[in-house]
This record gives sequence, C-alpha cells and structure tokens, in this order.
Amino acid sequence: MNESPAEGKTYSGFVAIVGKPNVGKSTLLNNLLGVKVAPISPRPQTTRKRLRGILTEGNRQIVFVDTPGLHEPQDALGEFMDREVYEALSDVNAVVWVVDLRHPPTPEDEQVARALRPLVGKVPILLVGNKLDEAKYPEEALKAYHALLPEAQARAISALDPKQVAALRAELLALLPEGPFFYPEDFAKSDQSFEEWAAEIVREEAMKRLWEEVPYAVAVKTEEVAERENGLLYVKAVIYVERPSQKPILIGQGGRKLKEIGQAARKQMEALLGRRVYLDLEVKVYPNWRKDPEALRELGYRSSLE
Ligand SMILES: Nc1nc2c(ncn2[C@@H]2O[C@H](COP(=O)(O)OP(=O)(O)OP(=O)(O)O)[C@@H](O)[C@H]2O)c(=O)[nH]1
Repeated sequence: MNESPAEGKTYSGFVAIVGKPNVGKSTLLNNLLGVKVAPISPRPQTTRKRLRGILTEGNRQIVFVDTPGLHEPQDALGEFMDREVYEALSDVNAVVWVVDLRHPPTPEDEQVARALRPLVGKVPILLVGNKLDEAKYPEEALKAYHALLPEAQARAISALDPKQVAALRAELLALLPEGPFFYPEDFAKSDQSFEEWAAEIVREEAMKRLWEEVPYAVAVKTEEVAERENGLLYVKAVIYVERPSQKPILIGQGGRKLKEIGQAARKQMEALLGRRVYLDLEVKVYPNWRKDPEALRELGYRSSLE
C-alpha cells in the first residue's frame, strides 16, 4: 500500500459499480474518471471482467471496481462473470447500483438487489437511476427500483451529463473513510495493461458491428506490441470466434467488416496515445471457448484469486 500524499490526512476506499447488463455502468465509470477505461457498446454484457478505475483528487482516492452485468449464466464465461461481481462486492466501502430509468425493474434487477442486501447497514448503497435523458417516467421508475432495496439512497442522473456525473463524483469522494492511498498519486487511471486495453477496444468495435449470437462468441487477445522505426506503434491482435461459420461474418464481404473494426479501434487507440498506430487484426477459430475453463484462462478471463 502506498502512503500518499506526503502530509496530512488521506481518505480512500473501494467503490463497486454494479447493475444488470447494459444499464450504463461502464459509461458512468469512464465519465467519473474522465477517461475511457471500460468498453461500451449497445450490446448487453460487453463488460466481462472486473476492472479497476482509479480516481485521485487532492487527498482523496477512490478505486472503482466496474463489474460485468449480473445475469443468469449460460456457460463457463457467464459463471466467471457472475463470480467477478460477487468477489467485487466482498470488500468495498460503497456501492453504486446502476439501473435503467427508461424501463421498470426486471427479475435481473431483483437479482442485483438480492446480491446487495447483505451489505445493507455495512456500507452506503447509492441507487443511481441512469438514462434520465431518455426516460419517459423517471420518478415512477426510480420509485419502483427503490422499492427493491429501500435502504439504498436513490437519485436519477444521466451518465452522459458531465454536471450530474460531477455531482455524483463529489458525493462519492465525500463518503470515503480515512486511510492511505492504494495506488501512487500519479498512477494511471486504470489497472489494465495496454495489451488488455487494446484487446477490449477491438472487442468493443467488433461487438458493435455484429448481431445475434456472434458478438458473444468474440474474444480478443493482443499478441504483440512493438515500436516501429517510423514512429508507428505496431499492435497485433487476434479476434477469436467459436465456430468456422462465424469467421466469414466477422471478416465481411471482401474483408470490409474487419477493416471497419480495425479502423475504428485504431482511431480510439491513436486518440488515447496521441500517436500513430498500425493495427494488425487476424480472425481465428477457437472452438467453443466460452464453455472451456482452460480457454477462458488463455484468453485472459482469469480470476484475480488464481
Ligand atoms: N441515453 C443514454 N444512454 C446511455 C446512458 N448511459 C449509457 N448509455 C448507453 O447505454 C449503452 C450501454 O452502456 P454501457 O456503459 O456499455 O453499459 P454497461 O452497464 O457497462 O453494460 P454491460 O457491459 O453489459 O454490463 C451504451 O449504448 C451507452 O451509450 C445515459 O445516461 N443516457
């Protein structure tokens, strides 16, 4: 653990961001931090792994833990994702429970509320009704969610509104108990390696462009990152699919889809790094990787307990 800053008291803690798939958890995390650390797509269950985002402001530090959307697992990947949520909840100072105000609660929201119940009275639980900008009956919806866990403190926001996100950020910073920083003040905003981040960006761009079952069959692994003489950063990533029939869907006619995915991911990388990137993508088949615990580990879905 790192004691910091040099003088005076410090306040620090872990804040878990939980909720069912697609409610805006990753969007909220990225906007709380002011940088993009988590992948976002209109597809539910884009987030697969727990991810830490680190926010340091003055003498206060929050380590956010973004979690996959809690859902009924269909396979080994799904079980891994739910386990990630329960582990994230085991040792936190506050919980942000995100719900979608455009719709009333579903059984999945009830499942999240049940998972949070043991924390009542132990740590603050902030119920964040998100997507206020597009909600027709936000007050009624928030009330219905609040009824699932009346002990939570409820508020409505849009994760896309910088002012509302800043207010939530200030509220969370104020909740922190006194304690030393977990990361040095100048630590990057996420604990992901560049290789992991690059793979997540490619997966995000692929998921946005695929339909039905195919987005969920995609896994991405960064195989190489190398400096090139002309100032280019060379990044080689492999996109894995589960069946040979999925490969042409990803590549598209005349390679068009893969090119689109590559261009969009490269742009995101260049924007973050402020330099030119050569992104080399390849598509391979890894039969039924989602059902195979060994394959999950190989593709980076490793529990932090291992
Ligand atoms: N209109 C509106 N859309 C939002 C808001 N917040 C997030 N979204 C959109 O909701 C979709 C899902 O957002 P994510 O941040 O990926 O959601 P998530 O909860 O992390 O999803 P999982 O990875 O499935 O757990 C994306 O298309 C976002 O752009 C909001 O406040 N208003």
